[in-house]
Amino acid sequence: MPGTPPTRYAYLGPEGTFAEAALISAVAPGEGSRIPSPGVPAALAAVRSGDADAALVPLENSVEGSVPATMDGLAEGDPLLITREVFLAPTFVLAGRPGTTLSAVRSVASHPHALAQTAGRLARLLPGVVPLPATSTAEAARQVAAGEHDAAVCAPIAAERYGLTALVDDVADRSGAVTRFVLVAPPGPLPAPTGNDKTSLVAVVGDRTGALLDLLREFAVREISLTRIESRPTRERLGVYSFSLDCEGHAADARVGEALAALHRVCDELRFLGSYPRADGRENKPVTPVSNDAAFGEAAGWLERVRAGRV
Ligand SMILES: O=C(O)C(=O)Cc1ccccc1
Repeated sequence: MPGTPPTRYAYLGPEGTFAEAALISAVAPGEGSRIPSPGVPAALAAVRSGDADAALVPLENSVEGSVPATMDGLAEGDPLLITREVFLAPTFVLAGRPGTTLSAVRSVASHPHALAQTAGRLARLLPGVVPLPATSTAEAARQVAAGEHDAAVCAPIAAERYGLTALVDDVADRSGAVTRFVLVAPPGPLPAPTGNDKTSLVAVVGDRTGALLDLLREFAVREISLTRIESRPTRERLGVYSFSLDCEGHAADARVGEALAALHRVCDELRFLGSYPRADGRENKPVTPVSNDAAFGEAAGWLERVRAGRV
């Protein structure tokens, strides 16, 4: 639209991360500008401060599970909303400065999720070398180029970007691992329902017997399927946890809206993290006629008549 400034997308940087690749796959070049952030907290902070309009950050991985910095960064601080999910199957190379040989590598660095997905191969290729965590795979590549480490586990494009050469191609322990990224934005209108959406929440339940069952029941009785649930420490004290979960459906769907309202009553704290199109290539489970929007609408109309004495 003429006059509309381009959307500024922050992402886990520097240039050459998988987060950047995911952003490129989701947002066509020319649709906005890309701003590398030095970490997930910085990318989220850029959105909260208004320095960026949205941020693309990794949320979870099929091998290593969730990315704590993202889970906690969304659960705490000023509210943000997930507006998209993006999936990427990363390819990892072990890269070093030109001229480095495998036998000369004494240190290797990468993002903890990349190290986890290559741990077996690294142990065999580099026995005795303790892998070091970096804020991202591309940051590890940049550090190798700067002479801080001998090798990095990174994307082929990051090796190229930082002038490294691949010592070993495809160092993943297992093929087919997928990382799920999310695009987060400041609170605003939700993406329109598509009929195949997901909703994300963080819930803190009370310290009483059956509290988690009470939470789960609100989904089950409305035929809402969960696609992820995990507990995270609230960092208050040992033993107090929040539940981070994704369910099928959109807040605009009657059954999901009713479940959200019920959870608001049942939970000690409830944070809505967004409703957005499902992008994992799977279809939400069909619901029986008693749980669809028409049934909820008809029931609400009936209750209105009852309350008006029009029985
Ligand atoms: O560090 C990166 O490049 C990221 O985008 C995070 C990450 C790390 C490992 C696998 C997938 C995503």
